[in-house]
Amino acid sequence: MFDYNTRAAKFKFQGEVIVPGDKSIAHRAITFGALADGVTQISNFSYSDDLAVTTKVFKKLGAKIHTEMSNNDMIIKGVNHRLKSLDDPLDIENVGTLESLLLGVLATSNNEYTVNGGNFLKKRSIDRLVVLLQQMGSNFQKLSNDYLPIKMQGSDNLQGITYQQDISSAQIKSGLVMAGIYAKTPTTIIRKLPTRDHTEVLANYFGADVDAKPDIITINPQNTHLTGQSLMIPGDFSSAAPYIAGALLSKGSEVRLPKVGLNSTRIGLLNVAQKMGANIMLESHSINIVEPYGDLVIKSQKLHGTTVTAKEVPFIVDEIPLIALLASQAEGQTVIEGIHDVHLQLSDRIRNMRVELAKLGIIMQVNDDSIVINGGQAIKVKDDVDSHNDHRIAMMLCVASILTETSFKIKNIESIDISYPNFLADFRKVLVACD
Ligand SMILES: O=C(O)C1=C[C@@H](OP(=O)(O)O)[C@@H](O)[C@H](O)C1
Ligand SMILES: C=C(OP(=O)(O)O)C(=O)O
Repeated sequence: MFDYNTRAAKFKFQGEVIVPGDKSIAHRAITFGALADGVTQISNFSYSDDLAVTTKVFKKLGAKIHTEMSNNDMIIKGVNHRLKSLDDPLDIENVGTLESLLLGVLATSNNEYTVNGGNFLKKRSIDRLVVLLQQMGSNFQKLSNDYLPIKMQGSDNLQGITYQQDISSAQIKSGLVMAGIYAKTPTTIIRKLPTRDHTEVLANYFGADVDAKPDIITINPQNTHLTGQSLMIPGDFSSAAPYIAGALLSKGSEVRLPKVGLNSTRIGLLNVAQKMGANIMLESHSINIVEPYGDLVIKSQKLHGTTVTAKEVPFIVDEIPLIALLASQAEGQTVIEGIHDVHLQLSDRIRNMRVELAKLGIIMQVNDDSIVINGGQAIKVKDDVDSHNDHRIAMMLCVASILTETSFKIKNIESIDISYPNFLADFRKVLVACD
């Protein structure tokens, strides 16, 4: 266990941070690169614990993957959809995004696979996606009710389905898109709400035909042949988010975040901050063929409470702990509506956020479909806190630590390595003690 002892002073942010490449896009880039025909070159690929697992899994399935650590380049020689057959189970540890992408991919192969996971994923039902893949013609043998491990035999003769989304999850949608790309007939997804669209964007970039409209997605598999591509991964907005929240909250801050991904399905935190009265500067904005990015400049500002609607929730799903912290320091009340689906997917995160913030004197009301947070709650440290091995909670607690002069420990802080192994070094680099 590594404990992060916060220093007994208030801090502000000053300077520039180059955040790691986007984890969510990188999972997809590896998946498409591994499946495609030919060579894929990925630049600005940042290793993290989760991406190491995805790389390991697709290497086992036959892709040749080489990473140039010195310059963050990854080169993949894809298998052209001829996945290697395996005797051993594939261990996806606790990588939720990989779970959905992989089940979708394996569903399209005639080989038999066993997929196992870590303690967290073994407690999260996979039934929603499994049922859809079964309807398409894939066979699953559950070894433990609705949970991992699972034994499956896919098929190269899957039939497309129509899926009316009952839950707004990018991961379930992505699993279905992967299977739909290699099915024999089109698949249609009737959306509940739009969610992050990296799978659709990259699918088309690699040569698939995925028509994504606001209400409906159609995957047309006819004549699909995925071929290797070159792409640059922008900075991870979710890794930039702790600096955005921290700089907004700590007086006298100004932080610059170059080349951060600005895909509109990811940047809900910026919209929420703007609704709370913040003015965030965008210094340049580029589209790198695949995904947009730009340089953000954040200064500390006075915030007021707001209402976050259900429609906005899929675009803030990983930033809810930071938004709760922002809301607790704003003037007036904030309500986050429509969190029912987040509860189903990330129930532990919401509960743990509430429990750990309470140890810092911040109280919120978590209902089945909403969170209510009163503003103006000064941090009063009552106990050490715990990340519960959730990297997003750990980073949010680091931000909270700079708002108080009382030191506290964050247990299980090493979970930050799941997405951003260099976070503590980067974070300390831009912290300046207040006078
Ligand atoms: O597709 C993705 O890359 C992700 C989707 C979201 O999960 P849900 O699809 O469960 O909302 C998010 O919480 C997760 O961090 C990454
Ligand atoms: C929940 C997350 O990822 P995953 O679902 O891939 O584990 C996350 O990155 O916050």
